[in-house]
Amino acid sequence: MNPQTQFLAACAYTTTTIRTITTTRTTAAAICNVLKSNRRPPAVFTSYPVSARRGVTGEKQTLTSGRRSFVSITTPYLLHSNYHHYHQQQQQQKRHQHNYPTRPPSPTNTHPPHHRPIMTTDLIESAKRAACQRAVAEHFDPSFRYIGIGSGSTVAYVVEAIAAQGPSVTSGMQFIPSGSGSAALVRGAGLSVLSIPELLALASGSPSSFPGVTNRQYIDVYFDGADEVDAQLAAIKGGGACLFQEKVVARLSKKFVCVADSRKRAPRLLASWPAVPVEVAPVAADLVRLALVDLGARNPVVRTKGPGAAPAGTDNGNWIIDAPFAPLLTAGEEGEAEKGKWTPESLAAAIKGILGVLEVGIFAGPTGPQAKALGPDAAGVRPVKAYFGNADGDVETLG
Ligand SMILES: O=C[C@H](O)[C@H](O)[C@H](O)COP(=O)(O)O
Repeated sequence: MNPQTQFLAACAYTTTTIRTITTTRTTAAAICNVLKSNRRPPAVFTSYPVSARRGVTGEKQTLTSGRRSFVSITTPYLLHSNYHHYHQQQQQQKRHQHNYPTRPPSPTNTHPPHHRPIMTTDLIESAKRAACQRAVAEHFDPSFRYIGIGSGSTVAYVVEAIAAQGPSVTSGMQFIPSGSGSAALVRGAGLSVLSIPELLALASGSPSSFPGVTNRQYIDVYFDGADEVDAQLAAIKGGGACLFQEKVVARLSKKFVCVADSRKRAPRLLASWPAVPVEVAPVAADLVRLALVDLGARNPVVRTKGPGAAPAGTDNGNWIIDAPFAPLLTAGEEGEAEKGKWTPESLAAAIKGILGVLEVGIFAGPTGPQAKALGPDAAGVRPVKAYFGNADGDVETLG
């Protein structure tokens, strides 16, 4: 298979972020067309000339899609995926002097556009690994017994960093995965898996195994990635169709530590990431779509996968609806009507109230420690801290 065919094959099955590839203009256009017809609508594929982008050369580079790596071919066009609305592609043509994609203007979007930094695939992976190594160094303790492991490509480097500490540290630990993919990841690293039901059974059968635990925060720390993180550490998750079990594991944890590359950092949610993922019962999907429109979503769609465009199923046998809203306020901006309508917390609550919704991919509200202080029934799912890896190897933190 040539690299383009390999890239397309990878796109057919992966549910996570597709990376970048350099190719010719004609091939980039052809690949874009195939991907647009195969992928869920918010995953829009655009191509840009490489020459104007700092740090991107026409040399060979490794393409990573999901967990597989391919070598891309050379030269002048960069194919970039997953972060941009379709309309941006048209606007992009007029904006080559800036050469950054921006959100299309709309009557409800009064926020300045957020520009994601551009990184090549190798730099993205190094950035993720650096963020995870620092997060593990600062939040993983050999005395821990229960560790939550989220989903996606970034958290793989958390597992790598923990496994590197060796069986003398990890053999007494149990790892609670947030889905089938992370369970396989944990097992593959030689670590011991404890499912959510097994954890809950252990906690109710043997409370003494969890001394001092309040708020049902049985898990010592939860590491997970995110699709976008705002200035107040509210996060969007679910780009890879995992969000419900992630929220359960976050809620059962003392703290959620977020790991990402710096493209995920944004001043507000939906500044760059196109839509809020919502997990729904298939039978009620159309009902949920109509209710999302009532809340202000523009053209919410059931996410599809593969050449037949069948709905992409979740680990729980449900579907995902991607609901594009105008950029959200940050916590504290409530009431500033000219800036927009929803905060992450208020939008999550409104969507959660729709009949047929299992869970919303917005992680906002109290953190684990804040929930503990609020009282026994309070749930905390917002990260306490986020680690963002940069292309230059630095790691920025928030929180
Ligand atoms: O559904 C997927 C999860 O929420 C992931 O944690 C999120 O999409 C980030 O994934 P990645 O680390 O691959 O960018």
